[in-house]
Amino acid sequence: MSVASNSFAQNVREHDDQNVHGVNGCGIPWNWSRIHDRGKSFLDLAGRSLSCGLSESRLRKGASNDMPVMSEHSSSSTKSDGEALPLLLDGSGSQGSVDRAAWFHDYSGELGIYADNLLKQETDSDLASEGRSREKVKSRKHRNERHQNLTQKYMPRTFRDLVGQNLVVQALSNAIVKRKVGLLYLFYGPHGTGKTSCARIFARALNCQSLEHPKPCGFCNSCIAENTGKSRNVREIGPVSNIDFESIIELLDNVIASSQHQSQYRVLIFDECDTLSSECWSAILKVIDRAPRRVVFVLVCASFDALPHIIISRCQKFFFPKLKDADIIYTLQWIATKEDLEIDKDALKLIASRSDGSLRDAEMTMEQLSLLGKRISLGLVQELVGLISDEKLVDLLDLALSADTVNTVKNLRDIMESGVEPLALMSQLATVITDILAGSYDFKKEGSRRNIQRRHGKTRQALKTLSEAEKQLRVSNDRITWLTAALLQLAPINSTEKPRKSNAEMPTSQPGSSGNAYYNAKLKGMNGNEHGGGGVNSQQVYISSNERNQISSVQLQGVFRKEIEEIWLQVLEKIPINSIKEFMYHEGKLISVSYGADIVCCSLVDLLTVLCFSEFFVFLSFLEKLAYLKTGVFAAPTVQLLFNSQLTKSKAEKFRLHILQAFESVLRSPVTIEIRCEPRKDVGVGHPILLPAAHYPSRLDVVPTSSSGINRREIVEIEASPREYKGARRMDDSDRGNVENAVTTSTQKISTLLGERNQSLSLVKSKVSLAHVIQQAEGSSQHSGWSKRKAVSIAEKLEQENLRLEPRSRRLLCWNPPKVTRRKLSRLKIRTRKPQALLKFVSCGRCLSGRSPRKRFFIRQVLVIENKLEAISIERLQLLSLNF
Ligand SMILES: Nc1ncnc2c1ncn2[C@@H]1O[C@H](COP(=O)(O)OP(=O)(O)OP(=O)(O)O)[C@@H](O)[C@H]1O
Ligand SMILES: [Zn+2]
Repeated sequence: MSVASNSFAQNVREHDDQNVHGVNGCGIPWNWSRIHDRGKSFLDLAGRSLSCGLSESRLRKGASNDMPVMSEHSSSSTKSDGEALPLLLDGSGSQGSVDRAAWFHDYSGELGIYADNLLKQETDSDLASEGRSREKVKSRKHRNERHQNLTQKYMPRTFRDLVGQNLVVQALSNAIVKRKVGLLYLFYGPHGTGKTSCARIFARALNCQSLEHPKPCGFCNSCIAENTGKSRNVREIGPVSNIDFESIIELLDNVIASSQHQSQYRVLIFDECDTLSSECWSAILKVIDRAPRRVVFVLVCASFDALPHIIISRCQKFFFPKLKDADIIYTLQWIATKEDLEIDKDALKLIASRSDGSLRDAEMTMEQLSLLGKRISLGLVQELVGLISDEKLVDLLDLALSADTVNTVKNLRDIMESGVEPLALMSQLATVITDILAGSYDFKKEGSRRNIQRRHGKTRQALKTLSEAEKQLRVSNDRITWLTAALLQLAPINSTEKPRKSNAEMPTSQPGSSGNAYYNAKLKGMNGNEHGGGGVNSQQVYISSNERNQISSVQLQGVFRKEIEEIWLQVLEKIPINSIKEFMYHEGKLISVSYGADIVCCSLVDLLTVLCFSEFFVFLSFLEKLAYLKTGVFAAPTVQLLFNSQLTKSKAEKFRLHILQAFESVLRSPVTIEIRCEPRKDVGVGHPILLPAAHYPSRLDVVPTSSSGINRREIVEIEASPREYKGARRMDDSDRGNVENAVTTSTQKISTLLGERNQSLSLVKSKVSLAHVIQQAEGSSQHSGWSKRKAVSIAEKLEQENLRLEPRSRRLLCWNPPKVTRRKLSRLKIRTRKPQALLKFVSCGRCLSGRSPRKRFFIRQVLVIENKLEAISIERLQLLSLNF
């Protein structure tokens, strides 16, 4: 353990052992008894208990607001004996002034209680005698009614006791030695760093009669008088914001009058001086100029922002920084030894790190812990401060890093249920990872079952992920979701899944490869692979351009296969007729469950996992927005069933109703079923896998904006050469017999155009959102900046891919128009200069009749798309696109 930086403090802590338990009553305060009475009642009323971990000053502040100081105090003060009256005011001899002066008494925190106790025991000069035995102190302690907490017991009494404030100590000690004492001092800085204690020590040092240094000595008459509360030289004004102008004037006048011919210093300590009213400040300002040489004002506050500049500029300002962890640890260890407590080093470290540089907070935590027994372990501290044990932490990290989604989520849920704060957990995780990275984590203590050690190399990325997530966590209302998301993202990319250098490489930001569609395709690839290829080249499933955007196949398989298979089994269970059940079991396969969009997922958490490979956090904020808008993106799942022949597929069509019901009962929501035939085996080889055209629109709908600047929620306008399109059409024509494949092939074509062409042939001219196209198609009069021609051109591109935007119902249609319709369309296109022409053009998709099987297929496709699109209305889309 590192050693406290204050060598003074170290020496003295050892040397002052006696002092602590008090031969000469070091620590016996120099406040007046009435102040202590007041302090006591404050404490009682404020309910401050020993088990309270809050810093005293915070409590003090709270209490001061609630409690009118004067009435309470003046009654007690009149009852107090003369000796207990504030000595500064005694001089005035006026009862009125005494009463008024009562305003200024503070309850002086630790000091107050301690002094109160001592005075109750009729403390006498005996206190100063060096021969006081420990036993005597102990027996006196037993008689005490009020327990003295650690901050009171171990409050600093000399400059040497002050921990970690060396500069201040040095400057103040020198001021005394060199007799260069100023009039106004300002002690400011974070709570619990020793400001008030230092002010008191300084006050005593000013009057210490010892000829030797350091002062205060604690032994001279003056020191003893201060310690026993018999001195009248030091006045402490607590955090009372309602002191009136007259009272403060009177107090100040008294101080000045009584110190005119005094050889001793009169010290006024204004604790929490930022609570003083402006009136008081002007009163102080008035007396400052005429204050005698031996009057010293010490202003104590956390920050001097609220103080009048005119005062600040006249002060010697001393900043009290937060204490270093090492100093806190040292002091705690010292106290533990004194208190016979056995405390783990790690526990000390944790207490220190949780105290945020406040020794008072650290001591209070220790006080609480000491009530739980003599042995203080790390686990005990963790429990007390609402953290999880290292063991649980490493377990969780291990699961997250091993991509065990289900158990990660379960584990996290358990932890959250135990009341741990997501932010605290996040920071604990970060600490563990940092320790692992720094090589300072002791794996041995966690046992040999840990895999985390082996994942050492992957923790760096994890730390980065966590730090990114932390930013989100701080501003999010749904911290648990973010934390879950972050944890699921920790799973490292398996080295075996490193991107292959392939011309099929497909960055997620690439147009047409929008994340979820790509993912969906990947999933299909995997499923297909599992069943003997399924016509998909599985190698390309895992190809991505950058590591962060990669998908771990292990992760995918872990998440989806399991979940999808589970769903499938449950659905089969729900099918009431055994023969159908068997048929489905043998011939069918559930390949995906999509929620609104083409995102294959079974729960929100899985959805998050799906997207973790790209712009994950963007997507999360998107989700948050959706939740905020109460949109139903996940409301209507679409399930895809795959059959390996047309025959089995059409047979399954007959059982559609049963299957649908089974799905609906398992997924507990209306479901759209797509029954598909396994795609041809040659399709897709050598190309990135994309969805059939039917999936194109919804893919465009919901994928969030990419951080790379390309908005993947947009329709991409393709500026293809006529030759390429011709090729595409030809291919469609040749595939006419197999409509489904034609759609697939056509999409392949598009994907080729979008993804495979090299950059010189870049086909992306501009991008436009779906909402935008529809807006255009509607011929919105208020719209400006986008020509009808362009809308037509985009609609045309869509047409080439069998897609139609249907503006009225705001649906996207997918169909393959007969030649007649196509001719009609081209005529309409020529007339698009007329405002409504495009609208008609786009709407004409509806004029398809459903008689021919081919048209029926398209209508079915249309229905599928409609179902998907219904999940997000265009208005919402527009809203969302505005929000992004
Ligand atoms: N620098 C320090 N050295 C030794 N003890 C300290 C120090 N700072 C705080 N303490 C412990 O905390 C208790 C409270 O300290 P003190 O009231 O002086 O802090 P403060 O900075 O004035 O806090 P606040 O601003 O909340 O009043 C002390 O009694 C002591 O036990
Ligand atoms: Zn002294």
